[in-house]
Amino acid sequence: MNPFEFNNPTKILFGRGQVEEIKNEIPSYGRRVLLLYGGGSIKKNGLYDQVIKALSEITDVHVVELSGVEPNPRLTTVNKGIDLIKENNLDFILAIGGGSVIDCAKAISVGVYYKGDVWDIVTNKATATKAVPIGTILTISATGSEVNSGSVITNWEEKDKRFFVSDLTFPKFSVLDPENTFSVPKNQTVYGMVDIMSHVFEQYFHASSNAPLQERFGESILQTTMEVAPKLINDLNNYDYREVIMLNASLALNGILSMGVQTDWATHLIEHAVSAVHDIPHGGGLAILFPNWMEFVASKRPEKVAQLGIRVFGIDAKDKNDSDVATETIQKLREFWSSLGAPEKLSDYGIDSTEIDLMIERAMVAETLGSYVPLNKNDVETILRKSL
Ligand SMILES: NC(=O)c1ccc[n+]([C@@H]2O[C@H](COP(=O)([O-])OP(=O)(O)OC[C@H]3O[C@@H](n4cnc5c(N)ncnc54)[C@H](O)[C@@H]3O)[C@@H](O)[C@H]2O)c1
Repeated sequence: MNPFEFNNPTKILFGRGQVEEIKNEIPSYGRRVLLLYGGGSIKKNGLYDQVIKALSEITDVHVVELSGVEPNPRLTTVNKGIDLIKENNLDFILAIGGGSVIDCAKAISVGVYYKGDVWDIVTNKATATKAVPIGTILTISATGSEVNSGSVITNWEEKDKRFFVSDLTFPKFSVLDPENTFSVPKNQTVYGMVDIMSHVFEQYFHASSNAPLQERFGESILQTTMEVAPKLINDLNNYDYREVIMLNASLALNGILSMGVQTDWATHLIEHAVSAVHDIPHGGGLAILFPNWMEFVASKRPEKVAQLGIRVFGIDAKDKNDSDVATETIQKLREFWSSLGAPEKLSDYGIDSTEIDLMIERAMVAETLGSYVPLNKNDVETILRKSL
């Protein structure tokens, strides 16, 4: 293992009825609240009314709303949020939604105190020095943004999607009530579960040694997600299934899997480039790219893919070499995601080869991507073309 620090300060409020707790949590940080949410599913499923009721029980509370945060949240919306906070002198952000709303909240929170363009922080040209505190109410299990400090923002005008992390942007608390995910449609539920598994892969395929516990944690998350996923997609209102997936999502990206290891993240960087150029759901992009990435790295270093296959996909390795087992593993992963209804090719989203050059350019934020097998520009092109 590499030397590491671990600090995850986000308080998790998990289970039925926890939304009400916001009235006890928020006053520790502020009373002038930016209420941030997305396309309005929270008005249809009753969550909005619950939140307004809980907020109304806070003495002297003042609430300003910003709705319409896009999936793959845009810089323009971040700037709207920054303006609203400054104009109304707000001191707390309550984000209700999934990764998109929560990531948008994080960028707003640091942008308020930055004199220049917040895009400088998102692109790591500037470092955040202060942030408005955030609380979240999660409505879709996927990104783990509710328990981490990362934020992914799209600059649609420049066709660029970038991420930043800052210790300042950990949510102060996150409400995880599985009932708030009942209304997530089947396709988004599937993208979420693909995202959870992808987060494990990004950390499981690390470039360090001697991390057996982190790998076993990851394998447990994969096995649990794979056990529940087929049941959940046929029973979307099942509390037990929703709660298991919710906890899996948060534990997949709250920092425990990356303790002491140099993680990969190449596939996420390629997906960010794909969805920056052609607006597609994050989990849908990962479902297409990950098997092709795995095939590429297995041609150079098959051993970890083989380990995954034996331990998680139950492959019998008797009389087979690592490459054979790796090939079977990737086949099983493809079959599993296809069985859930995940997309298989970029062309499923109408993406063709004319967009590949810009995607490669956007993906190459460094000389090479990832660490399990560092990818150069040609490697990224190979993976993208195989994904068409
Ligand atoms: N910060 C991180 O750690 C991190 C990690 C991975 C990805 N991301 C980013 O997060 C974004 C994706 O977030 P996401 O996967 O959580 O999805 P999302 O927040 O984009 O939501 C997906 C869709 O589901 C809808 N939705 C959400 N909750 C719903 C509900 N309860 N009922 C009905 N519809 C609902 C949303 O309106 C949206 O249309 C991407 O921009 C991705 O790059 C962030």
